[in-house]
This record gives sequence, structure tokens and C-alpha cells, in this order.
Amino acid sequence: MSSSPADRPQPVPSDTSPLVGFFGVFRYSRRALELVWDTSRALTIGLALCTLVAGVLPAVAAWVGQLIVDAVVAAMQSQRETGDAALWPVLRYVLFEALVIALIALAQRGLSAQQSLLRALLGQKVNVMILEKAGTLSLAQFEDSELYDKLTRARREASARPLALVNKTFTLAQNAISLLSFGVLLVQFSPWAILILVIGAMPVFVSEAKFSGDAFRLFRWRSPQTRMQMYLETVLAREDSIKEVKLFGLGSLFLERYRAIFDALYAEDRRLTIRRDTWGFLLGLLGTLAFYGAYAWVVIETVGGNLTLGEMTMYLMVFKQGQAALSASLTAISGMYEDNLYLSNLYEYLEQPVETDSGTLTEGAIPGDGIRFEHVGFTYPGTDTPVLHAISLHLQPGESLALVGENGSGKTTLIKLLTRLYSPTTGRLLLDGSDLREWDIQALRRRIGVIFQDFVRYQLQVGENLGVGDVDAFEDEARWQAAARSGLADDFISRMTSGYRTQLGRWFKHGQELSGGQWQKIALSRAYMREGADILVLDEPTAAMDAAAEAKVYARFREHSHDKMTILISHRFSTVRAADQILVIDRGRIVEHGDHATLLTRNGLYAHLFRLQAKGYQ
Ligand SMILES: Nc1ncnc2c1ncn2[C@@H]1O[C@H](COP(=O)(O)OP(=O)(O)OP(=O)(O)O)[C@@H](O)[C@H]1O
Repeated sequence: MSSSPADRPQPVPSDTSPLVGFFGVFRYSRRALELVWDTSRALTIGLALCTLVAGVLPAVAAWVGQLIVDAVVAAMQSQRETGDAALWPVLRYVLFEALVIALIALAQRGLSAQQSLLRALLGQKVNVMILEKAGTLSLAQFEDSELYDKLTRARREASARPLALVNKTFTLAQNAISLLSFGVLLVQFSPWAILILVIGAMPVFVSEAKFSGDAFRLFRWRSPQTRMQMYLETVLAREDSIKEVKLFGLGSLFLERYRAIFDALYAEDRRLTIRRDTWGFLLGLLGTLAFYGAYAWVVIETVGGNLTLGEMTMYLMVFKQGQAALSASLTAISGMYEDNLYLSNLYEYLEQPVETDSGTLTEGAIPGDGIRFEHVGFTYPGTDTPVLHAISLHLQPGESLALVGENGSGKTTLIKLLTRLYSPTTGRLLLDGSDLREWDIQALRRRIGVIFQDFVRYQLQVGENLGVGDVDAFEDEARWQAAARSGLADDFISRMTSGYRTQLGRWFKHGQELSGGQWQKIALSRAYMREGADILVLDEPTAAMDAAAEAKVYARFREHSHDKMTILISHRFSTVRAADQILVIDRGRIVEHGDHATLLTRNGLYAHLFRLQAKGYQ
């Protein structure tokens, strides 16, 4: 299993005291409540009201129960003494109790109806928050495995967790209200009875708090394993990886690894569950013992004539329901730890600091100066080895630049710096005389049309796959067609069943798949959608095309780019040789720089590689 530093279990705050742990369950309740409040005030108020009603009414029902029994006893006595007893005084209490029970049912229905409405609204709200935040993160942040982990976990449980936490907080409140109102009734019997009940319940509370804390820590600690499980699920069940999984027979190997991770996690879970439930049961017995001790006390007092039958009925009901309320509270508390874990993850993700795009320039200090790299060096975040060293170059409008170098020499990285996906670690990069960092990021990106080797194959319509190249013309059919003509894609698109409206990819009905070369033509056309761009960057755009298509692509490219700056990355010297400047990069350094003729006469690395490839074609 991978064990990069980011994957290692993170140190966990050691708030091991059970009480600190206990109050920890409320850490995110306030924030969850705010979130729910922002989502729908009416539903939140409704939820709170129903909680209150459902919390108080059980005690009222118990009290009415007492009134019924006492009224029955009085009526029986009057029947015995006078041979007549009025029924209404008894029946009105029965009616009242029926009303109270109906109200409890109404409150509970109200709770579940409002909860399901809130769940839908909240799921949508949290998902939008997560995705909006994703739009503000830098590429480097996306590549940070820990942040990515937070993002995926936040998305997986977006709809359920915040509401679950609010529900459990409310359940706890409801049960606390019930317990309090039971207490009000019970205190008339004896304050000692309450004390006995509270003391009896304490041990199980403490143990629940301790084990829930352990579970919380366990969840956090095992996050890398869970992530690996999620990854294996994706590889085993996604159409883009299934081809290799089948051909290499990886299915059982990966499934085995998936099972092994589960087994290890399950063993830990089982140990914790057994310990938690054994202790829960033993300590719970203490509580039960206290309850039934108090129960026996009430019975003895009634037999001794100190309590009426009605009071006895009420107290017994209070004890029974009190115990139920207590165990519901415990269940809520242990579930709240898990919800807290989710919310801490969600908020850590949402509060991730974003790099501010400080620049505001929409025009450079020296318009027409072009692109300048001045001693640019770069090290990827989270690594120590520089991948670019002291790169300097100047590209003017109308000029073309080709980058040549072995795999991993740093060509794509250079483009990532130019497009400000990253900023240089040393040196600076200028466009029209102004540092890229001073440019307004949108203005800068409008000027650049780029296709990376790993361009995206959107599962959208063909036309939309072109339209993404310029969001302002996303739906503009005339622009799609013009771009497709420039990218040599119009031919095959017009032969497709629904032309530009054909759905691509296999995820949706009637989706069609394209060949590798056809996809590249789509990507190329996408770059041509950027009509305002005067910097065109093609990172190995023709690797999957046949030779005739490639020759045509470059002829068209040159037509388009006579007044633009073009940067081309290619391993094919037949395309590289036409560039005005050729930069040969080796392990992040410029080793040769010049045009084709100059570099051949220098007889260096370029000449060597060129001849090697030419020989291959003979
Ligand atoms: N996101 C990243 N994080 C860390 N290191 C990276 C990242 N992307 C690339 N690298 C490293 O940077 C170096 C340069 O990679 P780059 O993609 O720029 O090479 P390239 O010249 O474009 O290669 P190729 O010809 O294979 O496309 C490589 O050593 C690579 O391992």
C-alpha cells in the first residue's frame, strides 16, 4: 500500500478525558444548526417546535394517566358508597389523554416530514458549497492527497450528515426536555429518587463518551486506507479503467487487496464494538438497577398508603419512559461523534485558505512585448527537487516556439507556469512587460488557447465539447462549426448521426465513442474556439493522428497563427523543425536554443536526436 508522507495517519488530538470527549460531541452542533437555519428558517423552526412538543407531552400523558387512575378510584368509591358514580369526570381525562397522544403522533409525523424536506434542501446546499469551493482551489491544492481526501469524503456524505447531526441534537434536546419534565413530576415524590437515577445513569454516559471518542479517533486515523478502498472501487467499476482491468486480469488482484483492507478495518471495528457493547451492557445494568430500586420504593410507599394508585401509575410510567429517553439519548450521543467527524472534515475543507489572485491588469505595461521567462525555476509543492532551472526566453507576437526534450524534462511544467496553474518558485514570467502575478487571471487566460496531452473528454454533445473552449460561445453553433473546420474535425462530425448534437461518451443513452485521433481533433478545435487568444499552446496535439492528418493540422495551424505566439511541444522533429525558436530542455535546463538550421550545425543533442529519428524513418 502507498505510504507517502501525506498518507500517513495524522496525529490525533489527545483529548482523552471522557468528559472533554463528551462535550466534544457538541462541537459542530452549533455550526450544523446554523447551516440548517440558513437552508430553511421555516423548517428549522417547525423542527424545533415539534421537538419541544414531542419532548414535553410524554410527561403530560403520564400526569393525565395519574388523573385517570385517581378519578377511577374515586368513582369506584362513590359507586360503592352511593350506588352511583358520574362517568364524565373520568372520561374527560381519557379524552384528554387521547388528545395528548394524538398530538405526540402529530409532532412525530411533523418531525419526520420536515426532516426529509430539509435533507433534500441541505444536500443540495452543501454540495453546491463544496463545488463552489472546489472552483477556488489551486491545482496544487487539488494535488494534495489530504485535501483531495477531504473533498471526496465531504461529497460522499453531503446530504446526510449535517441533518443527521441536527436531528440527533434535537433528539437529545427532546429527551432532555422529557427527562426534565419527568424530573418535575418525580421531585414531588422525593428529590433523592432523582439523585439515584442520575447517579445510576452516569457510568454508562462516561463509558459511551470514552468509546465514542475512540471510534472518532479510529475513523480519522484510518482515512488513507478508506481512500485506497474508494480508489479500488473506482478502478474496478469505471468504464475508463475496465479495459485494462480485464485484459491484465487485475480484477481478482485488486478485489483481494480491497478485501484485505476491509478485513483489517473490520478487525479493529469488531474489537471496539465488542468492548463498547460489553461495557455498555454492564454499566447499563447499574442504571437499570437504580431505576428498579426506585420503582420498588414507589411500590412500597403505595402499599404503605403514602401514595395513591394514580400516583403510583404515574411514577411507574415516568420510570419506564425515563429509561427509554435515557437510552435514546445515549444512542444519539454515540452517533453524534461520527457526524462530528464528517462536519469537522467538511469545515476543514471549506475553510481551506485560497490563494488570492492578486492581479488586476487586463493589459501589460509594454503591449506587444510578448512572453518573457526570466531565470524561471520551479519546484512542485510538496517536493524538494526542482524540475525547472533558470529558464530564460523571449517570444514575440508572430513567433513560434517548439519545446523538445526527453519525457519528464519539464516541457509541460513550463506551460503550466505560463498558464498560471502554478507560479514560479524563482525568477519571473512576463506577458507584455508585466509579471503574470499582476495580471487579472481571467484576462490572462482569455489570451491563451491551450490543449494539454491529457485534455478532457467531456461526456457532453460534440458541439458542447468544442464550446467549452470559450464559455461565452458555449452554445454558438456557428462558432462550433468554424472551430471544427480549423481543427479538421468537421468532416467526421458531419457524418455522425446527430451531427454537432451527438452525445459523446458511454455514460449517457445513445452516447458515441470516438477514436483517439478524433478526440484529439476535438481538442484541437476546442483551442480554436478561443478567438480572442493570441497565445496558442499545443502539447503533443497530434500523437494519435495519422501522418496525413498531422501534416494538415500543422498547415492549418500555421495559417491561423501568423500574428500569434505559438508554443508547440512535440516529439516529432518533422513538426518541430518549422518553428522560429527551438528550445531543447534536459532535466529542467535549457541545453540548446536556436532555429533548426542553427541547431543542426551546432551538432549537439538536437542534431543527434534529429538524426536518430530521421534514421528511424529510412
Ligand atoms: N503535479 C506534479 N507534482 C509533482 N511532480 C510533478 C508533477 N507533474 C510533473 N512532475 C514532475 O516534473 C517533471 C517534469 O514533468 P513534465 O510533465 O513537465 O515533463 P514533460 O517534459 O512534459 O514530459 P513528457 O514528454 O513525458 O510529457 C517530471 O519529473 C515529473 O515527475
